[in-house]
Amino acid sequence: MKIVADENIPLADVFFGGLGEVVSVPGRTLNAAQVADADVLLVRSVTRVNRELLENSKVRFVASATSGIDHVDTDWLKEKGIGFAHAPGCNADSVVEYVLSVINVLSEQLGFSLKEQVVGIIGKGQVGGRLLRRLEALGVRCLVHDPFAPAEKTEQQAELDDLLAKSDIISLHTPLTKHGDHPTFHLLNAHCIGLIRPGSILINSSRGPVVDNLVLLDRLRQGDMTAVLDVWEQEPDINPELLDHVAIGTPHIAGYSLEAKIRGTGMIYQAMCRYFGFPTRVRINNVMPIPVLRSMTFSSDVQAEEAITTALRAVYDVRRDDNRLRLALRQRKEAVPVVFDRLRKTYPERREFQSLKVRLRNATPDVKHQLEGQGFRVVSE
Ligand SMILES: NC(=O)C1=CN([C@@H]2O[C@H](COP(=O)(O)OP(=O)(O)OC[C@H]3O[C@@H](n4cnc5c(N)ncnc54)[C@H](O)[C@@H]3O)[C@@H](O)[C@H]2O)C=CC1
Ligand SMILES: O=C(O)C(=O)[C@H](O)COP(=O)(O)O
Repeated sequence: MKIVADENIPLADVFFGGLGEVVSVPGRTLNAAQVADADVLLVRSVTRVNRELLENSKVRFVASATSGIDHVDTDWLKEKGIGFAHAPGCNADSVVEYVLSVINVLSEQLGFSLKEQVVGIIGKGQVGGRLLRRLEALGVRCLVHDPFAPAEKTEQQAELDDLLAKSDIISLHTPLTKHGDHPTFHLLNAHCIGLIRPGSILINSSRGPVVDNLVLLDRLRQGDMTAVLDVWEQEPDINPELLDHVAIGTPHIAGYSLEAKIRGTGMIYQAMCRYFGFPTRVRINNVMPIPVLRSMTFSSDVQAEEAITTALRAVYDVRRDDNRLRLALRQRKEAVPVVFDRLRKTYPERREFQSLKVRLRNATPDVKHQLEGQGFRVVSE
């Protein structure tokens, strides 16, 4: 069996090597000739999977090691009887921790207390739902807008216009869709961006085109709101002027924790085994590398907020990713798309909060409870 795989799928050989010959290719430029004699195609978000790519191939199964599937023409695959799988939720914790790091950094830079903010979550799926739980564990008031998955508590549920007008922090977690009852392409258009209150923060880690980037840039030029972008229109050729106007800008890496990427590979491996009726021999937990930072100890007088900030920043600080992007673009040695894709390809190892064991010496049960609410593994000593 010939398996053509995006070269940025980590551990592709480890998972798929026992199932066939794995051929690695750059996903962004993958073309029909490269998949013509493949049986299986494994992609990430940068490969457009459609009739043009596959109509003359013998591919029987396609999998994307991602949560989003806007790059895949699933209707066409279905029509042709080609199997398809993706990895829902593989990187949800990674994106949540990106957003928590953003909020943590901005609360210090802009001088606000998170407990006094209203956070509006648009899209309550794997990412939005988990973000909601972590924020609630911190005692933060949240509003939720999702026409397909209404909030469990009525006081959280909000129409889009209301949420935009009432939230101090707005975080987008919808897929990119162009059809259906509630399409999200330019969901945040001129009307919606106009509803965001002066002083509010908009975070987009969903897909670039969910926000009309030119309208956003116009609003940011007025200097009365803050935006954070991980995803951009026209990736990888992002607008440098927009980067200059956002407080934090990163190259679509919110979901790039090592756990998330390996989970993504493992999930599509399991799906392929199910599809072809193969036994699964490789286990995700058995191939997950041990983190460099394994534990951290706090003494008895530590307060919950201080412990969470310290642990969170030790595991992930979004400013490192923002710096890498700005520095690389400022050097002007490579074109914008080359920089954007290089930073993604060479992304340094980043771990999730659950990789850190937090040791607490005589700390109160509240500190333990709050750290656990943010996903850290806590041991009381
Ligand atoms: N920046 C990054 O690295 C990553 C980005 N993503 C993006 O985030 C998106 C969300 O990820 P998940 O939570 O894992 O997906 P999901 O499919 O679990 O959740 C998406 C939610 O959005 C809701 N939704 C759909 N249309 C909506 C609309 N018009 N208004 C409000 N809500 C709407 C759905 O009902 C669903 O509950 C993905 O589709 C992907 O595009 C996902 C992972 C990593
Ligand atoms: O899972 C998704 O959806 C994402 O946005 C991925 O994190 C994107 O990563 P790549 O597939 O572009 O490497």
